[in-house]
Amino acid sequence: MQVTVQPSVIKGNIVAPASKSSMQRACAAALVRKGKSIIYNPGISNDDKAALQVIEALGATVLSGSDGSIIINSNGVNAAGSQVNNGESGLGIRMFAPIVALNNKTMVINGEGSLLTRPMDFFDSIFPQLGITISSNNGKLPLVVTGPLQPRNIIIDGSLSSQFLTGLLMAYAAAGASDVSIEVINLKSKPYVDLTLKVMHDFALPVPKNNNYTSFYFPANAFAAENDTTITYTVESDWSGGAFLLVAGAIAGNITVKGLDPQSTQADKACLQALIDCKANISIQDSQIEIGPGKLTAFHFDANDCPDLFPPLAALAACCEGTSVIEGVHRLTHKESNRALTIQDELGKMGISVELQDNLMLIKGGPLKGAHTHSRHDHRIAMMCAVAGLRADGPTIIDDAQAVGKSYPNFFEHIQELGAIVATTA
Ligand SMILES: O=C(O)C1=C[C@@H](OP(=O)(O)O)[C@@H](O)[C@H](O)C1
Ligand SMILES: C=C(OP(=O)(O)O)C(=O)O
Repeated sequence: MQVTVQPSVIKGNIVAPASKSSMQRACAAALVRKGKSIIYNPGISNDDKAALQVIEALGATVLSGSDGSIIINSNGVNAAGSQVNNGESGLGIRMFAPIVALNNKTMVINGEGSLLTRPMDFFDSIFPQLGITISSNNGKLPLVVTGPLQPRNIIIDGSLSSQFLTGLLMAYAAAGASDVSIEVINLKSKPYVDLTLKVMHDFALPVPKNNNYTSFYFPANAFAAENDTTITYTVESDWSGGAFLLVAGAIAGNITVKGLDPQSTQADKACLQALIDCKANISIQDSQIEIGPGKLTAFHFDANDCPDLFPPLAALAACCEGTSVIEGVHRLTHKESNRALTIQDELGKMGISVELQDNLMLIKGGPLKGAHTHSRHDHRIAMMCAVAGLRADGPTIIDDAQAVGKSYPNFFEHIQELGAIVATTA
């Protein structure tokens, strides 16, 4: 799909989409607890759909409620077949692999697209320590695993991704971890672990004690209470997708974004600080954020723990006077694209200088040119080009724009509802 975004002034109200981080975790938690869970505001992204398919493959039943909710019944992990496919979701594979390994039969765990080239060698070193037999494709997918996972004291490296820890925490809880701890060295993306612990709490799973993100201790006999209570959970609105809407408001109009919870544990809530620092005109309320352009000036932002903010904040920086600095470039190498390079290339086509200095990205604000860009098969790069295109001097073409489906399938419709001039061709 090719999308053309014309320079536009936007206005009006929009509700942020459901968070795939919240939805996928809810699916995993609903699978590993025994009983009925009702999920409100369910996500519809490709990653969310993949998570629903995975939990069905692992024995849960998924029904649609008449009120738009999803009803999940589960008796714990009990795979009917021998394969699961996580689509293109990094969180999906890394969270579900240890959960799949709760089974004692041999399972093939696979994925698609960019996920096939993302590193999974973590499992090669950690799974054998937990009694799981594993073979991978030289540290990549597919994985072939035979469980069952036995929770043991382990030490893991958290510097590549928090997602491996998220999976282990869920799986340990499901396996009845007792007097056991997971020690973590150099954990990155810490707030994502807070979200994991919150979802575990909301689904009445045993929650380990977090010792300053260096160890997670499951006390003795902290089994999940087995009872007939139905859990209800409302998927949070997405600060990661919402950040693109907020930046669009800051550079191209006055809009109100609804649904984003300022108390959320989501990492990407931190975009508010960058928007305040660059002097966007912003009013943060409990249930909505009003935002419009100010005299935008360069900002300095640490994205080490919230790497998904690089693309929206790079578009923001392009519209600020001066050179903005975003820290955390090393966190970008293994996303859907090598995002430091794809941000540099695609904003470069639009006339913006993006310099990479070790862990720093320096973005020099300046006039944005309409250009022929490409998503690089990365949802956040497609959204970055579209948002930057609102302020360009001519049309911005985005090839492979359907990539947005990974996290925010309605993105182009939403900016159109706000008045952006958007044309789509198949
Ligand atoms: O747990 C999650 O929901 C996610 C964690 C982050 O990954 P890392 O922990 O690899 O930084 C983030 O980039 C990803 O989009 C979603
Ligand atoms: C990197 C991302 O997701 P994941 O790692 O779950 O594929 C993302 O959404 O930008």
